[in-house]
Amino acid sequence: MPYEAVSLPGKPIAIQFGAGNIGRGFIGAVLSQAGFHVVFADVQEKIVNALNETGRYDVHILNGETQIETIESVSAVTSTDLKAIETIAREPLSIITTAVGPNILPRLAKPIAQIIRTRMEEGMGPINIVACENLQNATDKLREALESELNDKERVYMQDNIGFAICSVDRIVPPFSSDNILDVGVEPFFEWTVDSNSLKKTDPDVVINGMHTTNNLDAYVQRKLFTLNTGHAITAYLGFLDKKDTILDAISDDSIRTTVTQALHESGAALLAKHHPFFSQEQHEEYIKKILKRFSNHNLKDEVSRVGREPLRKLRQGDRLLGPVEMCRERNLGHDTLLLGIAAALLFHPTGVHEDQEANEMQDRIQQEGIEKVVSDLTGWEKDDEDLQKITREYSRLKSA
Ligand SMILES: NC(=O)c1ccc[n+]([C@@H]2O[C@H](COP(=O)([O-])OP(=O)(O)OC[C@H]3O[C@@H](n4cnc5c(N)ncnc54)[C@H](O)[C@@H]3O)[C@@H](O)[C@H]2O)c1
Ligand SMILES: O=P(O)(O)OC[C@@H](O)[C@@H](O)[C@H](O)[C@H](O)CO
Repeated sequence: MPYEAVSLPGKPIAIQFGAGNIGRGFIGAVLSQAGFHVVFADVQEKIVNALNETGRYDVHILNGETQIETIESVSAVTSTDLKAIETIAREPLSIITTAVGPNILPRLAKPIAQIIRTRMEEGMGPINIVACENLQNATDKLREALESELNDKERVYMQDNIGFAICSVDRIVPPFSSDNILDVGVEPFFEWTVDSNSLKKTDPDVVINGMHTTNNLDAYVQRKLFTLNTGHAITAYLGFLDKKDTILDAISDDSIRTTVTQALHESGAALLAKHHPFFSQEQHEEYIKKILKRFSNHNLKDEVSRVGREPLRKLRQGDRLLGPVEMCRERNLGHDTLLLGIAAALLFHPTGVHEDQEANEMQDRIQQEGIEKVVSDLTGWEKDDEDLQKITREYSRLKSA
């Protein structure tokens, strides 16, 4: 279906790449409630068509008495339809956000380069790009991918007119079953924190209430990724070994909860050592308690398979497992429970409807190369490294349990 320009006089436009859980459940909702017309750019035709047919959807806040927020003034395009993307680029666009997944993010370089190219040709002013992904410095990685899509003149225009702002995005949004494929179910908590140093003044310049800015973003990103996502991942991987289907079931198991809590104290010690006085010991204790409470939300059906998805991504250096381990190693801080979490991640292998391509690839590599080689490749550590040996011992223990 050819894209019809939204042409809503005076309404600023936001483009949200990724109309999935977080795209609809958090970022798109915040932008719509801030007064933008939100154009979702996705590749799922049924989602794109449904958004254009209805122009709205419901966000179910799952806190027992389920409140419903109706999100309006939305439409959609297929992100690979560069003609449609070009049409939107000519409208009063202020911000581009993404929530497609770190592995998909580089694929957005082509459509976003088209936006930059069109705006340059039209002599249009600055806009901001914020990649809302669970990946440190995601927006910088998007900018690197864009560099190779643009010529020198376009790169100069990008430098002067595009604000690339990294961010931390936090709201647990699992898949939601409803008669309406657009509806999403979300936890009450949400926190979207954006780097104030990188945002450019745009025209129109819209105040986005649900987005808060800081000049200390690194602390926010690492605190969230190395606490919530570290705990989430270890809960999922231990839950998988214990044949639990949901995060709630897993975190409700005393032994898993104790192990996850210990792991968060290990990552917390490193975060405090690096970022104090941004947050104190007491504040971090509270932060950990709140996260464990969020994992225990009886109203969310969050599957172990979602939270453990793409284990090779989660085992990358700088991500939620090796990131805190490296911070602990640099500071001679205890991290044995984090190493146990890594061993559990290496055993993640869902099958059937929850089959995970990266998990299959990881198991194949372990089968063919042996656990020591795989851990050495993932960590960059020598085979005689003490932590590598601990991981392989824990891996064998868990495997035979
Ligand atoms: N769901 C959460 O609880 C949550 C919370 C915070 C951050 N995140 C992060 O947000 C990002 C998205 O996660 P999600 O849970 O919403 O995933 P999701 O799978 O629900 O949504 C991803 C969307 O991207 C779309 N997509 C894929 N390729 C695309 C392309 N080339 N162009 C445009 N759209 C494309 C998919 O069709 C899908 O609708 C990830 O980085 C994730 O780590 C998720
Ligand atoms: O989205 P992922 O695959 O990086 O991680 C799975 C979950 O931990 C994640 O989606 C959380 O729900 C989210 O980060 C909460 O803010």
